Amino acid sequence: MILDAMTWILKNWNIELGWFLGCDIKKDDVVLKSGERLGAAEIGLLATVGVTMVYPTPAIAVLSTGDELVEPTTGCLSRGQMSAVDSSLKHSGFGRVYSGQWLYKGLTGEDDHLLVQIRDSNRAMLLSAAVQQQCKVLDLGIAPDDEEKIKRILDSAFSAGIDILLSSGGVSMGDRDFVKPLLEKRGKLYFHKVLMKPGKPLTFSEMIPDSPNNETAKKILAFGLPGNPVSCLVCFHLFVVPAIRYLAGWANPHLPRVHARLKQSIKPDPVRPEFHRSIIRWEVNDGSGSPGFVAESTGHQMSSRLLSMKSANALLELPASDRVISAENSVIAILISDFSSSVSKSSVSLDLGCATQGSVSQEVTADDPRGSEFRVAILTVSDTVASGTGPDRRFKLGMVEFASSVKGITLNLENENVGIVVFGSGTAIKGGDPVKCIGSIVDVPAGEGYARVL
Ligand SMILES: Nc1nc2c(c(=O)[nH]1)N[C@H]1C(S)=C(S)[C@@H](COP(=O)(O)OP(=O)(O)OC[C@H]3O[C@@H](n4cnc5c(N)ncnc54)[C@H](O)[C@@H]3O)O[C@H]1N2
Ligand code: MOO
Repeated sequence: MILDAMTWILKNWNIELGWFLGCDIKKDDVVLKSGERLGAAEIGLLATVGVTMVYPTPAIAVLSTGDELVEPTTGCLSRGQMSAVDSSLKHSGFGRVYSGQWLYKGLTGEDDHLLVQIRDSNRAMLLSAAVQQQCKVLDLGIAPDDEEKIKRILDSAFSAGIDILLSSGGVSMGDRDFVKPLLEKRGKLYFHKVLMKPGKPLTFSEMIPDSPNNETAKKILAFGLPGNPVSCLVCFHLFVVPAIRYLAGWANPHLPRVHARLKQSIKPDPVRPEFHRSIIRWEVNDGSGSPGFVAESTGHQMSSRLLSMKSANALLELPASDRVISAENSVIAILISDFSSSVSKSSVSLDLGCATQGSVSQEVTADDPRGSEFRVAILTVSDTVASGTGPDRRFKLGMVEFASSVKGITLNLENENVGIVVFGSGTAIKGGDPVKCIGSIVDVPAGEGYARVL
């Protein structure tokens, strides 16, 4: 009997295998388009079809500049005393404010200058932000305000084959701000000073390393980021992240934007468009009676106050204005990090049965095909899976339809996340798209072939 079965299997194996092979990916199927993001599933797909060459992630070098900077390991910091003469210098405009204190340097000679020390926070911050963007990093340490020394460090970075140079500090108008002149001398300066708050002195140039064959030398994107830690990180998100993504081959390198309602009123800057640090959450009622994002300010927005960046997952884009923007107004929020961890607790305590938007609960089952609309914050979409968070959590496992008519099936309904397997292309699916439960269950083909394979 067993022998009979084995004979049968061997005899039929080729036919069965032939039937099974090629059912996943047909000849000439496009499995991924250029510029699509690679997650684990996409890498698996590429391995399946034998593709091993993809865009490499950029290599980034990070340099902090400033005589006042010391390593974060420094225990005891020198804090200068302000004398009467210092005080008069302050008002003469020679000094610069260093986290609320005044530093005078190079006024009477090389030795008079170091009155205040500050731990270098920008370098650790930028290195970790670059790693989060999957970049290779090179730590260039701290450079003093000395043009020749900064130049030597930059040369060593260029010979290491970097794609992007990030420096912080030394880009405003002080007589010892050497970064901007160096970026200008060594390459093509595209801009210096941007009408934005924070980040006004941001400088960008394309640098060509000195080499015997300059024509073929790789160009380096150089960002002179402001020294103030908040300005530095805000500029990293708004300018450097899209550049990294562009170099890494992303089709759409820009940061996602959503609408969010203000939890409290905010006074914008009267002159510069402001990028106000905030924490946004998806709430069942965003204040309008419908689900949506709600934005809470991280408090005092001084550009040295790194605490205003802590936990921030969005930058509110506030146009310059003399008028206060009152609570509950809708503003644009630029997403700077994954916000699944800040989903409001009130939105996760909802019942998980399918219901129509609004107050009346209505079960949608396989027997009740009436569609109900839900809003999901779609965070990532690949050709195969959309993942969202903070949705109206009244889904049931089953088939859904996106606004673009593409269908999918809910994959997981965790407290803070929902995954949807997309049946078709995900390119038309946008963040915050309505998703409709279509009240049907999935048809799975079954028959002898399946039974045999199983
Ligand atoms: N005449 C002008 N002065 C200033 C302008 C301007 O447009 N014209 N812009 C102001 C603005 S806005 C900013 S922001 C600052 C930025 O100046 P720099 O980029 O040259 O930065 P520094 O002066 O070197 O440093 C500013 C501040 O940040 C501290 N800092 C610097 N590096 C670090 C670091 N790695 N870790 C922690 N803290 C750091 C530094 O000690 C200062 O307190 O310019 C205004 N002035
Ligand atoms: O741009 Mo500065 O960053 O306003 O402080």
